[in-house]
Amino acid sequence: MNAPAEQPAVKARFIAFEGGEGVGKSTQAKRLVAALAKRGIEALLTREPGGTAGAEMIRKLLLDPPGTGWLVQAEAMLFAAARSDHVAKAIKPALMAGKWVVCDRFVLSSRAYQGLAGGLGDEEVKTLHRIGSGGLQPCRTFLLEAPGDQVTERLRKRDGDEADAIGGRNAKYHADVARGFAGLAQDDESIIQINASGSEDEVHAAVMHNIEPLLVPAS
Ligand SMILES: Nc1ncnc2c1ncn2[C@@H]1O[C@H](COP(=O)(O)OP(=O)(O)OP(=O)(O)O)[C@@H](O)[C@H]1O
Ligand SMILES: Cc1cn([C@H]2C[C@H](O)[C@@H](COP(=O)(O)O)O2)c(=O)[nH]c1=O
Repeated sequence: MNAPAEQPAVKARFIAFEGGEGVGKSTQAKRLVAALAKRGIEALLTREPGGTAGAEMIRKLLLDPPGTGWLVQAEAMLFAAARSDHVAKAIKPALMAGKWVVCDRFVLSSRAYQGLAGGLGDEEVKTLHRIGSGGLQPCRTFLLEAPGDQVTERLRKRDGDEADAIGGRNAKYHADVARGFAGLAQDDESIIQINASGSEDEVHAAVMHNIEPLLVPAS
């Protein structure tokens, strides 16, 4: 039998999945990494807040906060601090080593949740990101969008009545988050809006349609 043909090296890419709670980001991030692996492309699958030991500790502080919780200013700074550690210790080293990085949430979440829905302001969040992470941006962001009642049903099946401190905020907050994401996508062509109300296979196919053009050999 012939040996499999050697795949040409492909340029390392930083991809993020974004959207509200339960739209299918983790599911699709995993499926993308598996699809890349089938093509011989190594990818780091990671998440925010998290992805390093320090950032995972900050995640606990954010999602299960002590006392009465954080004011939006402190919350935004904690997300930026977690991201700073994640970028410096996990994302940049992986990209430098020629790996793809597939991240479940990144700075667009801070812009939608803290900047817009939380009222801190988009410029303030972007400033924190510049200070913490040098303003690093994914080359493609997939913004998954699905109707609220469908997402509520998915979350009910997955989590029952459990919700973390941010996921458990009221419906208006989450509607503002969804509107915030959609508005941010209008101003940035690296953000691809994906209808996430179909089956997992349909959403994956839409993601891969947008990934294929990126599978070009590194020069
Ligand atoms: N296209 C789909 N159709 C139906 N169910 C789905 C689909 N995609 C994901 N699910 C299911 O919906 C639930 C939420 O999916 P997932 O955990 O991937 O979402 P998420 O956006 O990462 O959520 P969170 O923001 O809360 O972490 C899971 O139980 C998952 O199996
Ligand atoms: C990165 C980031 C996240 N959040 C919120 C969004 C979710 O409510 C949680 C993360 O939980 P998930 O299970 O991973 O979806 O944190 C945020 O408010 N701001 C951010 O920058």
